[in-house]
Formats: sequence, structure tokens, C-alpha cells
Amino acid sequence: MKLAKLNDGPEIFHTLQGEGVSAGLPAIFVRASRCNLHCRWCDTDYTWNFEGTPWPHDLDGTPGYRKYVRDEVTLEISPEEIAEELKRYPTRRVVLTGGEPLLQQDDWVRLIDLLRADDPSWTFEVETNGTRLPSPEMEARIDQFNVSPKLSNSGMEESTRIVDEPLTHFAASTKSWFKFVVSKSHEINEIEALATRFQIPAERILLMPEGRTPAELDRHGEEVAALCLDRGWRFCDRLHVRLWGEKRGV
Ligand SMILES: Nc1nc2[nH]cc(C(=O)O)c2c(=O)[nH]1
Ligand code: SF4
Ligand SMILES: [Mg+2]
Repeated sequence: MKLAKLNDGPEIFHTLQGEGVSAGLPAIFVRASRCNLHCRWCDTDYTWNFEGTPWPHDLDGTPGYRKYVRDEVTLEISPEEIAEELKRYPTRRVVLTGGEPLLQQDDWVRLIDLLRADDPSWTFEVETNGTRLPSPEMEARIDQFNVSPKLSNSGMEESTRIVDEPLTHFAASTKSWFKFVVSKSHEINEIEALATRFQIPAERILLMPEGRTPAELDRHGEEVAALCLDRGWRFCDRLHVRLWGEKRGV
């Protein structure tokens, strides 16, 4: 399967879950390469913004920024090899992220079965953009879906980023939590429209201030907190940004 490459190895790292309802829990992150969306502010653009693709990115024109060479940022690895790597860490919680991890579901199913054959206590979270339906095999194995539908500020067409069948499925599943990144207060209208359209329960909605630095998180934090208080939604910070800033592999 295709993972993002970090320092010539697969992007697999042991850290604290920084976002969502399990924030603060130790976990091993596995970052898939490839995404079906191309958000203009994406901070894991090395999973999709390859040479020869037409997608714009906010960093276009910044000195030193250019599209990635696909093979230089992708690592082909088997579920068997990933399983061996994961067993070396001192936790049994894994976060499958990307990119969009639900583009490679059969491989994750294989990985999960390999790990649980030895130890059923392995727990799996998925970070998804909510545009792909989990297969029945995947749905049965994943403990928690952290669904982060993209808003118009992503630059994506609505018909690409908001897909009825998967969002309806996630909204009805008690395994799902919805996490929305907010940078401007008017975005709340879009979030509210989605919550109404897909009947997302209020207690499963989290708002997260946008920010790649603690100062940026603070700047948006107060406003996002006020919105949460008003709607009865949960506030969520970005713990890893506070602890480690913009570093990769944390
Ligand atoms: N610590 C930490 N927590 C995270 N939660 C979601 C992440 C992601 O990039 O999907 C992430 C990440 O990259 N690091
Ligand atoms: S869905 Fe996520 S990984 Fe994909 S482009 Fe958007 S922010 Fe990046
Ligand atoms: Mg991240």
C-alpha cells in the first residue's frame, strides 16, 4: 500500500493524539499517501500535490515551495511490514490518517486482522474527510471515525467535498465524531447547514480553531469557544501544535 515517506521510511510515529475526542491519548499514527481532495491550505500536501497535477495550493509562489515528485514522497509497503513496525511501540492505539486513508481500505483491513490475531486489544481510529464510504469490513473493525468534512474555504467544489452517502452513513454511526476547523466566524453557517442536512447529533460535533502555531490557535480560540458555548458543541484544541509546533512526525 502507499504511505507517505518520512526520512526515507514510512510516516509512522508515536505521539499524543492532538485532535478530537481522544486528544491526549498516546497513539501510533500511520500516514497514507494520496487524497481525493486537494484543499488549498492542506498541511499534508506531500500526500497529493504532485508534479503534473493542476491543483492550486496556498503556498504556490512562496520561495522554495514546489509540487512534489510522486515517487520521492511515497513509500510502497505491505500491511505485513507495517504490522511488524507497529508492534515495536508501547501502545495499542493506532490512528490511520493521510491524505485520505479510506482510499486503501482493503490494506487496512488486512493490517488490523494481522495485529488483532496476536492481540485483540488493538484500537483503531480513522481521520477522514468524509467523502468515502467505509466498506462493511472496515466499518466492523474501526473503533472511531474522526470525520472532518471540508468547507468552502478548502477551494473544493461542494459536490466533491460533500458527498451524501458517506456523510449520511457517518452521521448515523455512533463511532463517528465530526470535527470542523474554523478560522472565520461566518463558517459557522456552513457547519450548521451541514449539521441540519445530515442530522449530525450536536454532542458529536467538535469545533477546532485553525492554526499552525500556538499564537494562531489563541487568535481564533476565543471566538470558537464562544460558538461552542452558543451551540452546545464541543471545543477541541490542537495539542500537538501547542507542544511541538509545525514539526512533522509528531
Ligand atoms: N499528534 C498529532 N495528532 C493528530 N491528529 C490528527 C493528525 C493528522 O494529521 O491527521 C495528527 C497529527 O499529525 N499529529
Ligand atoms: S482532505 Fe485532508 S489530506 Fe486531503 S487535501 Fe484536504 S486537508 Fe489535505
Ligand atoms: Mg497533521
